[in-house]
Amino acid sequence: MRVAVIGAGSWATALAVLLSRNGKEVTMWARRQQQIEEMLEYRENRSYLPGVSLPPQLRLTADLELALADAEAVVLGVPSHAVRETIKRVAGFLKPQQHRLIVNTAKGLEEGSFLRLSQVIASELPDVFRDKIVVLSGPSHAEEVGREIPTAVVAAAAKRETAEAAQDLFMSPAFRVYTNPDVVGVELGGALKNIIALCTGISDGLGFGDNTKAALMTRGLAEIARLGSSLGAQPLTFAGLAGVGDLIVTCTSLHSRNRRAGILIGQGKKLEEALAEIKMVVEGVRTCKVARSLAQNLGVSMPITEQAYQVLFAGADPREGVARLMQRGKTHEMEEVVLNQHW
Ligand SMILES: NC(=O)C1=CN([C@@H]2O[C@H](COP(=O)(O)OP(=O)(O)OC[C@H]3O[C@@H](n4cnc5c(N)ncnc54)[C@H](OP(=O)(O)O)[C@@H]3O)[C@@H](O)[C@H]2O)C=CC1
Ligand SMILES: O=C(CO)COP(=O)(O)O
Repeated sequence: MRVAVIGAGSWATALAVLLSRNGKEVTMWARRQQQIEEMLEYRENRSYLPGVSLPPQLRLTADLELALADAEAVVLGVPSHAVRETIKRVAGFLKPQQHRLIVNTAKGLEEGSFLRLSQVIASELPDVFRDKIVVLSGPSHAEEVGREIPTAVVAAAAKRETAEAAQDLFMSPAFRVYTNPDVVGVELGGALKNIIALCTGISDGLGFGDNTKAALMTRGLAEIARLGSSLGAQPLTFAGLAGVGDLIVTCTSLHSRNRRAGILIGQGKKLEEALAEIKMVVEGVRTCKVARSLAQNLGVSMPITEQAYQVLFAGADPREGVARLMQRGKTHEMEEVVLNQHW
């Protein structure tokens, strides 16, 4: 299968390298010609994925039409805020008979519309492409995928054959792909865990310990599942790779851009300073704002997300945020379950 990978950041590059090693004919598109020239010169994406060689057969271009001209699968690897403008441009070159798979790999929610990214993509494409949209998510840092470190992820699509086509495309000895019909859950798990990763980073930056991290991850998963279920996700999905799996990797890895940004904030840096230092996209920041509004609109309790919002956008002291979480009104761990039982 011929593949166009749209975007040339760390994740797009790792996936282009993976697909290329899988024997696919891959063309990777970057929006800047200068970046293409750098990658052609060094056969490496030094800005976003240093130390990973680009296979000689991987084609590189800044010409979007050329990238899509003979592709059958399109893999979108741009950040969430760029998904709508990018798919709009891509749409102009798509042909229903030729382009059989549209894979989104970004993790986030659209500001303003509250849409999941597969919904954003669907809204910009003719109906004939609806069944071809797949979401690839799960615990998968580009730095490790680029080095063929064993990784397992999920491909979710409304139609089983579509998810299986993505599974066939990406599967390799070091990259195991499971299918899942729960597009809502897989997408929300991937987007919302970034907020919690920022929080565990803040906790580490403040000098708190493993107990704090475990508490944030567990209670974070509870609020992810609460919002997710209210939006139609299957609760079990949050126990899978796109839920707890991705939460674990992002909250504990030093590869995580979200966790690293959180550490800097916990150490006293302002949000803008932390983002400037990380250089790559820190999706949890935008997602925090969107998720907080969404939760408020739906009447869903997300106390960790609320405190993250206060720290990131309202100038709250991170230490006070932790204190407010610790001293909230008393509650039960499984409130949804207990409310429906005599106990
Ligand atoms: N990195 C990872 O390990 C993983 C990331 N993801 C997800 O993948 C998505 C991309 O993340 P990641 O690769 O880390 O990001 P990076 O910060 O590494 O790269 C961002 C890339 O997107 C490009 N870009 C930025 N804005 C636009 C735009 N408006 N139009 C087109 N291209 C644009 C940048 O180009 P330029 O250099 O010109 O600014 C750059 O090539 C995120 O949603 C992330 O959550 C998912 C799994 C793993
Ligand atoms: O989603 C990811 C790993 O699965 C990447 O997380 P970061 O953006 O925090 O690096």
